Amino acid sequence: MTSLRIAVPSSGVVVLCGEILLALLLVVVVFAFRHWVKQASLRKLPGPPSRSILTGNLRQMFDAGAMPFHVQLVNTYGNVMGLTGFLGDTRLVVSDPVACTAILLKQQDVFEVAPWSLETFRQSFGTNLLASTGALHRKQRKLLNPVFSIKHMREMTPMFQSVASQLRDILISKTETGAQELDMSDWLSRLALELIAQGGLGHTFHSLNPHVEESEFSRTIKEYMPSLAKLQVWTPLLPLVSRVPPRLLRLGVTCLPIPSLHNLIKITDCIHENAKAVFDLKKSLLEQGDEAFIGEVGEGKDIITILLRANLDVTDEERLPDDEILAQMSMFLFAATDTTTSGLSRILLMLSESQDVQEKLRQELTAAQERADGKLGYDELDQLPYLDAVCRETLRVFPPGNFIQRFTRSDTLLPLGKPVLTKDGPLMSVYVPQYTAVHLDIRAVNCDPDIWGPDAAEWKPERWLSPLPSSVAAARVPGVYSNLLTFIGGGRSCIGFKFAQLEMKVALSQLIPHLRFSLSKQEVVWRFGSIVTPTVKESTSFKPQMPLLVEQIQV
Ligand code: HEM
Repeated sequence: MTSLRIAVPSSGVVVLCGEILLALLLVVVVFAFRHWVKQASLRKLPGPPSRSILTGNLRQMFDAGAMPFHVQLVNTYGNVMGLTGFLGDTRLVVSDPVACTAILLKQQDVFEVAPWSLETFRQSFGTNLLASTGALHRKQRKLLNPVFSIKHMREMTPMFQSVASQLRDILISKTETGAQELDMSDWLSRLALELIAQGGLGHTFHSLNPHVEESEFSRTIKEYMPSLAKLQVWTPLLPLVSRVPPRLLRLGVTCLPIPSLHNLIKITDCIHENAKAVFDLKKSLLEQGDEAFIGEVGEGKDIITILLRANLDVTDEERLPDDEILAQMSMFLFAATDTTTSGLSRILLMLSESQDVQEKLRQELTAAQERADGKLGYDELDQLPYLDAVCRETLRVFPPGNFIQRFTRSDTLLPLGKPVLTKDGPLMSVYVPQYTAVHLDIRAVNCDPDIWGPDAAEWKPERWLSPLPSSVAAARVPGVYSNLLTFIGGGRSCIGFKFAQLEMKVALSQLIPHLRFSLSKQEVVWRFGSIVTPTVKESTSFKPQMPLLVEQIQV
């Protein structure tokens, strides 16, 4: 018989560990109490009662069906309110344009991205735009901004058209025998993935090639967000390990009994290895000269090749090291796919609900395709007023991301455009202490009746065809796109907003003239999250779904 021997630590060690834990707990309690006292002014703001001592209003805020709750909050409490987070911590929720300007532009360094969010993206992909702050972020942006210029979007348009026409042909072949119910969310996500693969990386995932099996790279990218979501509760701990050397951290993590964490490491390793292979190929093509790109995916006009070229032409101080360029590649795949899929899905759903709008858009696109002999370029697409109106209106009323979150790095005074009625009376600014989570409600700003008029919450593409109310310009919303906050504004605004708009316009120009989309019997509802996603009513699956009836247009 074998005897089982367990090493029991001496009582001295146990006592020491206990004392260290107690001391740590005391530090946390003192810090939490100090913070609670400093947040006294925030607790005087209007806001809903807390639901739980432990989680406050967090469940209501982040529940998959939270959208009506957020709409009702703004209607009840206005543009500045306090909600309760963990253990009585107060979170600020704002949609006042003057406050948004302070958060995104004037006090950007105070209202930074939360440290755990930065660390999640750094650990996942390396030092990329979503993971950097301050001077490093500005340096990366400086080199990346020109890559998203209109000139480059123009050059990319034929490639976008070719990818979108593949989807058109697939849908045409699937509907040869008549109308079919198809999961358009799945098809649009394949399109978005292939567009960022070809346009961003000069690589193909074959996502729209029925004869080639989906690549490991493409499968893994899709698994990243759901795997991250499973680890959401742990992410606030990430900043604690930010200084641990990567090898040591990896060793420690592999010893932890958390299978979803091991899975996430496998996923990020796979993304890194595949991105590295594409990166090495692009670098070697660049060394061989322009001719080497002939016949390659993207033909040297993709974002990463343009970036690699630009990186050669800058001073040593401005140059990004290879690992930072590699980190941007993986991050782009993540930043560009779910957002665009959500936006495009919403447009198709709205067009399915409003057949008259779909028909009007079809007439505009068909005429434009005929004029351009089927080769609509960037400028032709840009000049189609109804297409532009449909895209803008959908991104206004239904932004793919409803909120962005910031975290104060120091105490500050947040100015307001309209007074907020606190328990101490009306105030034109709010004192926000350090370490406060601040949520900027994008949808509430985009649909503010004081800015857009009494029909602000309604989807009406026609509103963009006549001059907008003067209150729109007067509000000075700090957004990079059409007085909207959909892509936010300031130093951290969405760098890919022109890329995203082009994707949407190209996709619609290929699909709408040939296919009619209408609602199926299954009701589509939207799940609230960092990106809103469609699903069918009562579905328990996390996979986005949007069944629509698709049929060919008979000419
Ligand atoms: C409809 C589609 C899209 C929407 C609604 C959208 C929205 C946003 C928003 C709201 C942010 C700010 C996030 C924050 O600071 O917390 C952001 C950042 C970003 N987006 Fe987009 N995005 C879209 C498509 C794209 C595409 C196609 C790309 C790339 C090709 C892209 C790349 C990025 C990057 C790199 C950032 C980080 C910028 C920085 O921190 O400096 N996005 N996006």
